[in-house]
Amino acid sequence: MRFATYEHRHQRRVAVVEEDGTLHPVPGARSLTELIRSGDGLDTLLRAGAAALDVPPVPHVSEVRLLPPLQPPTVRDFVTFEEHVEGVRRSVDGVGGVPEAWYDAPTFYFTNPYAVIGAHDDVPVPPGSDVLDFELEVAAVIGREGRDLAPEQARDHIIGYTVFNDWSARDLQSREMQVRLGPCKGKDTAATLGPYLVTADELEPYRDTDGFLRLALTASVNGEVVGEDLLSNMSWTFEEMAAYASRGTVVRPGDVLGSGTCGNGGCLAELWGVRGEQSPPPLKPGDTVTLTVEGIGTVSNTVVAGRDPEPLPTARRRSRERP
Ligand SMILES: NC(=O)N[C@@H](O)C(=O)O
Repeated sequence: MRFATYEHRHQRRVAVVEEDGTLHPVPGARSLTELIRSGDGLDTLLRAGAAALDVPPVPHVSEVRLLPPLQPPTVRDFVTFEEHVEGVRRSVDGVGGVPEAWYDAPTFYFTNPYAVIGAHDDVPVPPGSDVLDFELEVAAVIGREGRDLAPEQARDHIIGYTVFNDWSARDLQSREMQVRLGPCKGKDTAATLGPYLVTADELEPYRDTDGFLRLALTASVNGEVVGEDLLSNMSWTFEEMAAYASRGTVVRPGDVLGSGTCGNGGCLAELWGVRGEQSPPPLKPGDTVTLTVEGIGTVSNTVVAGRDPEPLPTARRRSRERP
């Protein structure tokens, strides 16, 4: 089942989306995050969705503004595609190869839940950046609370999947990561989620014998395909990522776990690293990035001019007086 959150005539609603784009509003639901939280995982959500199918369909998806399907309390973004690491490291860190530590565990960083935008919203250039990039990813959404999960348990805690674009200001990111913390301002202006939350049961037919979801991924800029990969090229499954995320802590309903950028053109920086030149060039206002994930859908966002940064001082070199 596919769930959308949308705005229509200043009202926010949650609906089940049929194949032809017909929307069946879920009675009383204004937030998919709340709907997920109020139940106990996938079965409850599917029951709410089945009840919605009895509601007369209004309006059609083409007549509404799609919002991010949910407002996640936390967003973890992993880095699970080896090919992406090989290419991007050269352009962001200036060195080639995959660090040995990458193979140890599915590393992630926490990114900004306030930055989530919908499937067709504009993306402002982050203040002070001249090197904007996209990242083609799939995000799993947690449906049930869990702590110290084993991968076998984690499957019951994933309620569904959505397309994720982790917009990245490569110049800011490259500079701030030299401090050995972050990324921070390089990654916190926009993160597309959408167009829908597709429930986990819908994607089971795509699962391969190693436990990966074999979904085709495509990225294009201004209508030209720049990247193509398979989600099954991840080096950890979403269940393993959820288990790692819950280690020594908790995952809660609505939490988002990004796969990390896919390989073979899942972002421009990977191509720059491989090609040794910025081709295709960094994104600029007017460019439209379209990401399609088989079985989930398409998001398409246009870059617009952002604000100039408010001036801030550089670090003060202090005299280090003591009390
Ligand atoms: N999460 C993810 O894949 N992104 C990073 O690797 C990156 O900034 O390229």
